[in-house]
This record gives sequence, C-alpha cells and structure tokens, in this order.
Amino acid sequence: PEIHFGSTSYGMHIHKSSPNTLAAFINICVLWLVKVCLMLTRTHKGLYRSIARTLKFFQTFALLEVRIESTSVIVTGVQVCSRIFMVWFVTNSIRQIQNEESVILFLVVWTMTEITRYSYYTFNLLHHLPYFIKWARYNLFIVLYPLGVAGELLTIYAALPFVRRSGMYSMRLPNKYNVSFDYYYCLIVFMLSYIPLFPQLFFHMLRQRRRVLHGEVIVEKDD
Ligand SMILES: CCCCCCCCCCCCC[C@@H](O)CC(=O)SCCNC(=O)CCNC(=O)[C@H](O)C(C)(C)COP(=O)(O)OP(=O)(O)OC[C@H]1O[C@@H](n2cnc3c(N)ncnc32)[C@H](O)[C@@H]1OP(=O)(O)O
Repeated sequence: PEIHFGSTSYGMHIHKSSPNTLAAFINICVLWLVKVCLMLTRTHKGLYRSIARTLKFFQTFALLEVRIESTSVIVTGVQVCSRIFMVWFVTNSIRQIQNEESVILFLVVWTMTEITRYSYYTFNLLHHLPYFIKWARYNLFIVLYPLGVAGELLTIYAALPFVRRSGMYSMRLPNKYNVSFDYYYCLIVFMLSYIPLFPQLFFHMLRQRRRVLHGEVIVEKDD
C-alpha cells in the first residue's frame, strides 16, 4: 500500500529503499558479530568462517547493483568483480589464509563501507538524508579505501605460497586442451591490476564527493 502525505508517495520509496535497509542492517549485524567474537574469544581465528556465508551472499548479490543507470557501470563493475574475486577465488578457496589479520582488516573495512553506503541509499530514497550519513558516505572512503586495498593485497600475497605449492586452479602442459594456465601468476596479475584500476575507483569517489558535497557538475567519461 502506498502512504500518501500530500503529493508524496512514500510507499514506492519505502519499497525501493527496503533492500538497502536490509543490507545496511545485516552489515551492522556482521560488524557487531565481529566485535562480539573478538571480545569473547580474544582472537580473530575462525572469525572468517563464522561470517563467510553472509559475506559470499552479500558480495555476490552486489552484482545486481551493476545497473545500466549506475553513475558509472565500469566503476561499479570493477568494484563488484574485484570483491567477488577476493571472496570466492582467494579467501573461500584458500583456507590456509582465512585467519590472516589482513582478512579481518578488509572484512571490517568492507562492512563499515556497506553500512554507510546502504544507509545513504536508504535515506536518500526516503528524501530524509541526515548530513552525517552523507558526510560519512563521501569522506570515510578516503581512509577506508586504502585500508581495504592493503588488506586485500596482503591477503593475496599471503596466499601465493599455498597456490604455488598446490598448483590449484592451474593447468600444466601437456594436456588434452593444449592450454596452460598458472593461477599463481594470475594472482600476481590481479595484484598488479590494482595499480591502474584502484586510482580510477578512488578518483571516481572524489568526483562523486565534489558533486554531492560541493554541488560540482561531474560528467563521467563512460556516460
Ligand atoms: C574478475 C577480476 C576483476 C579485475 C578487477 C581488478 C580490480 C583491481 C582494483 C580494485 C580495487 C578495489 C578495492 C576495494 O575492494 C577496496 C574497498 O572497497 S575498501 C572499502 C572502501 N570502499 C569504498 O568506499 C567504495 C564503496 N563502493 C562504492 O561506493 C560503489 O561501489 C562505487 C561504484 C565505487 C561508487 O558508487 P557511486 O555512488 O558512484 O555509484 P553507485 O552505483 O553507488 O550510485 C550511483 C547512483 O545510484 C544510486 N544507487 C546505487 N545503488 C543503489 C541502491 N542499491 N539503492 C538506491 N540507490 C542506489 C546512488 O544513490 C547514486 O545516486 P545519486 O547519483 O543520485 O547519488
């Protein structure tokens, strides 16, 4: 049912904002779980396994956000694909690195970011956006983005010896496809791709920041 206050229909806005509200709420629960586990166990060992299912669900379904009407399909696509790669092809596939401190680092940073981001979307849709949420959305990334990248790169670096030793996801010649693939070097290429791609994401957020906080008119290159 749509609730009408004057000419404004809140029903549609509540309907559209509810997935964001749910996403923000679940991320808050994940962050709370991380905090409680750290307090009770005084260690982060096993923490990844306790939130792995929620993490995989959330990061995979973020693909639904790579929409044509997004500010920049390429930026959103790179952001979502990199996290899906991290979740499924690094932390989920290589159990030996799941208790690395770098995993907890990027998990906490991702979760803090998603709480801010989905809260921003929710209140933005309801046309009642508190300034502190807008400020957090377009300022926290200045610190969280580098921290998250550090956590991701340190995790991949920690995984390299295990990948080298196990030869996982790799194909050696000769084989019936006559194709060779080495996952070890694939991870190294993935790490190197941060050099050209991360600045694109970071500067995109800085442009968004100027647009939202300072009213600058920004036209994205791939629009
Ligand atoms: C398979 C291998 C791939 C190889 C890739 C290799 C990649 C290597 C480099 C990648 C480095 C990534 C590192 C990264 O993972 C580290 C971290 O994330 S650490 C944590 C800090 N991160 C952040 O703060 C970034 C968070 N992410 C974002 O903000 C977005 O994903 C981003 C696309 C980056 C930017 O968002 P932007 O606002 O520009 O676009 P949006 O799509 O969010 O919004 C555009 C407009 O649409 C509205 N919108 C979007 N989604 C929703 C929604 N769910 N509900 C309602 N409205 C939505 C949004 O409000 C915007 O509207 P408006 O313009 O009016 O504000």
